[in-house]
Amino acid sequence: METFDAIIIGTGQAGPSLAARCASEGLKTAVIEKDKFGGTCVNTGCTPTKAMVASAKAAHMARRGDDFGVEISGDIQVDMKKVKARKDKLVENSTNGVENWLRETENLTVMEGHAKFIDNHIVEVGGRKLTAEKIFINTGARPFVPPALNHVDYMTNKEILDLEEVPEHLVIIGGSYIGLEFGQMFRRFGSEVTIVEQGDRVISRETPETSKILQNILEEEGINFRLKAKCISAVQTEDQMTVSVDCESGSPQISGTHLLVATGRRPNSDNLGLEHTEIEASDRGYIQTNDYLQTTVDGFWALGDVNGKGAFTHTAYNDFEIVAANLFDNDPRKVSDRILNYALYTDPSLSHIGMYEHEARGSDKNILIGYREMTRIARAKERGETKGFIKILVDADTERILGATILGVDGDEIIHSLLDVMYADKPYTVISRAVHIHPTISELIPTILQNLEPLE
Ligand SMILES: Cc1cc2nc3c(=O)[nH]c(=O)nc-3n(C[C@H](O)[C@H](O)[C@H](O)COP(=O)(O)OP(=O)(O)OC[C@H]3O[C@@H](n4cnc5c(N)ncnc54)[C@H](O)[C@@H]3O)c2cc1C
Ligand SMILES: NC(=O)c1ccc[n+]([C@@H]2O[C@H](COP(=O)([O-])OP(=O)(O)OC[C@H]3O[C@@H](n4cnc5c(N)ncnc54)[C@H](O)[C@@H]3O)[C@@H](O)[C@H]2O)c1
Repeated sequence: METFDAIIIGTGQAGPSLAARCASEGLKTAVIEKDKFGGTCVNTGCTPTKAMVASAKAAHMARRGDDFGVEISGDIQVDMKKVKARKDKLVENSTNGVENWLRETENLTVMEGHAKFIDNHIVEVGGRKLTAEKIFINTGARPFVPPALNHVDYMTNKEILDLEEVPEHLVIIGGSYIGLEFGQMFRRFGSEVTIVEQGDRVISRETPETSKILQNILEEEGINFRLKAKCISAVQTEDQMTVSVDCESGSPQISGTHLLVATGRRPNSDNLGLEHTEIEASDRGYIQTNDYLQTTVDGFWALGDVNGKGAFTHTAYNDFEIVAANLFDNDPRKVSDRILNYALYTDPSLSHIGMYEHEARGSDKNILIGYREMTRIARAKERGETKGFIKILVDADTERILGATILGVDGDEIIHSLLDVMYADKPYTVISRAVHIHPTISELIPTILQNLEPLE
């Protein structure tokens, strides 16, 4: 038995920083990774997808050259091998960066292999048995694939990243984050794209109006949507994938050349040997934690996607900050201090913070709303990118910003000015009286806040 002070399982978005912090605090620390260092975000999530989104945007803008007076002769073609090589380089740099950082950290032992609990405080990895007083679980999540698709050659977010040719017709099951980002990307690379979604709208977390506007933007680029269509089975021939859907209208069968499954993710807790511990997980496998990310057993924490308290890189990293602040800084940070925030990287991006309009309508608060179409923002017009809107919700009584949605160019950056006022817990007048730089999209944020109206 090897004894450590701290063991970290998984090197996603929380594990590496926590491992380095534990080691620097003088704890004899071990960190274990079964696959590539850096986890989902670095290897099969944010980094590769946003690299490919950038390639897709370049193709799109090249096709739009004429709108800007730029002449490009001939068809715009995408070389997937080069797109992949660019993406692979970025991923390689990031994953190597994480691995080198960990291996060079003093007081930290890096182990490769699948970690499993064999007893409450005993972890087994590659035949080695380890124990520690503090054990941190950062094992992330993996794609959930409906069992009906098990016998066909589908891709998930992992396999699609290795394509070296542009699919002729990409059928995507799931019209949410992964489905929409890859859908627009491959449409811009030149594929025909059909997105099949069981719900009655895409990205169902949003207010219905937002889902509709985004769907329209994507349809204008030629993406086909099949809503209220639940994929129930699939068959494969040599060059064709056909999925069957349970639907009220339209064909019950959809055929394409490639199939991407983007039907959600499941936590990596089922292969951890949790049954040998008293750590509790929900029916869906999320490890139960309190506001400080402590599990139901003393000395165990769960961070990142595996705890179900967030499903983003920034929430996983914030989990590290919370655990480290409580353990080492006597600073009682907690999950409930966090304001909901995320961006969907379609183009334009869809960013959201705090409360949604449909939630505001259902609340007993006195709500003010500010709204502006991107067509009425000078910088967006100058850039030729006028799709979308900015929407801000304010509590009329407390003057606090409750939430905001920006579907529009650079919204994922701009929204932080509103988010920071929310974190500062200051009234919206702080920003409505601010002078912003011209010409920017952000300069309209004060204007929108000067023109709030009651939410009807
Ligand atoms: C296609 C895609 C795009 C995304 N884009 C974004 C985005 O733009 N912005 C954003 O905020 N989020 C995005 N996400 C979500 C983001 O990637 C995750 O929320 C984030 O990576 C979660 O980090 P984590 O620390 O929980 O775990 P992960 O990053 O999943 O890492 C967990 C690690 O634990 C390892 N592991 C698991 N079990 C064991 C075991 N038993 N023993 C040893 N090691 C183990 C795994 O191999 C993995 O390396 C995206 C996700 C996907 C799939
Ligand atoms: N920009 C980002 O931050 C970003 C990007 C990609 C992924 N992610 C993360 O990855 C996670 C997973 O994303 P996702 O899009 O796979 O999952 P999701 O859970 O957000 O959406 C899955 C979608 O698939 C649909 N669906 C499920 N089964 C179906 C079936 N049989 N037929 C038709 N439709 C079906 C659901 O109705 C839902 O709309 C998200 O939670 C997100 O946090 C984030």
